[in-house]
Amino acid sequence: MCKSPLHALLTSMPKCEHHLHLEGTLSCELLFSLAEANTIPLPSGPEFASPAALRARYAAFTSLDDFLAYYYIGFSVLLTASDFEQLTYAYLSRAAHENVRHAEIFFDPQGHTSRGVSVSAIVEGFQAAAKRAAQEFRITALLIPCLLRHLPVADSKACFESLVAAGHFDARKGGEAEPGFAGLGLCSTELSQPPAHWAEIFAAAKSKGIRRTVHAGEEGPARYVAAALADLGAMRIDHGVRAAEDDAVIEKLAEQGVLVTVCPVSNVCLRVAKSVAESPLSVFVDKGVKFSLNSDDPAYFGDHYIQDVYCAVEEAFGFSIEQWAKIVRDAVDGSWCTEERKAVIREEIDGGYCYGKLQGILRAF
Ligand SMILES: Nc1ncnc2[nH]cnc12
Ligand SMILES: [Zn+2]
Repeated sequence: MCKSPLHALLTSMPKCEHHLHLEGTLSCELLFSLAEANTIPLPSGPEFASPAALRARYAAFTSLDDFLAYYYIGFSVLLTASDFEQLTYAYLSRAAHENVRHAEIFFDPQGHTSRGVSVSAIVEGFQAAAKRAAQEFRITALLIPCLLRHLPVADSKACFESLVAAGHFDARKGGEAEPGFAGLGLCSTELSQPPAHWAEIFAAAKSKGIRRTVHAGEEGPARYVAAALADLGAMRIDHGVRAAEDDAVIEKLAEQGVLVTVCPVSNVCLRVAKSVAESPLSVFVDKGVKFSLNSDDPAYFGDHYIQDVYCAVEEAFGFSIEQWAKIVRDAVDGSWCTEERKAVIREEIDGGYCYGKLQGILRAF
């Protein structure tokens, strides 16, 4: 638990999470138990001797690509709709207990279809869990399929076209009744993968009215963030921290009101930054760039879910109550759920519960 006087406020604040990979919530324990249940052999290296040994290896990631090698081994144990339901429900129940009210959850279709696991099995498992969590915890959730940059662009195109043909994007209701796709994403390895390669696919998505978000400026240069905006029509940027290296890119993000879904703890775990304090959040605040705070792949990054991220940011930056109120409001505004759902979450932030806590905290100090 953090020592900040704002800890109680940070805990109680209604949150939205926009940058969470479903597969990144697969704990080492669940990885081993699903490998056994699904009779999937794990690699023979010493790091696969036990969940504890694997966790120790995760603590020593040296880069995004070093992490991704283990991340995709994790995919291999996920086979059935029930596996995806278990993963989704575990995340949503934990997130709800950390006062996440709405989550937009990435997954990588190509990492599953290439192993014979269908997108409909994933969606079926996700929907079952999302509906149950909505009833039990009043949390809402949507999915965002991410195309993979380490595979040929033709593979991304085929994946996108099959998602469209299967009507997965049509099913987007943005609400609790039939939780579907919120938009299209792009992720995986970044260096030497300029966004422009995916321009045709993202133009097709735009023409179909599909929202677009792009991982850019994590390891890649600021110009990749500019290219994600200009070439892919990105409406949100995932990570985006290296945008701070170029004033013109920061100005563009601010001018266009693009939400940057920042993951400061992930950045430290993948050696993008030496500490959370290195994250350019003060630049974003000063220059009017909107951002949300997110956990990315918590099971791979020391089990730090969103509450830990909020606390780590407060410890590093000491934001004021007003600044926190703006961060959570911007997160609601940048969400892709219905306006009705946003209004409910805004009311909670501005109206009752959170504000009451805030008054209590102010009285205590
Ligand atoms: N941090 C990250 N960057 C790019 N692709 C990812 N896929 C899962 N986590 C990722
Ligand atoms: Zn990510």
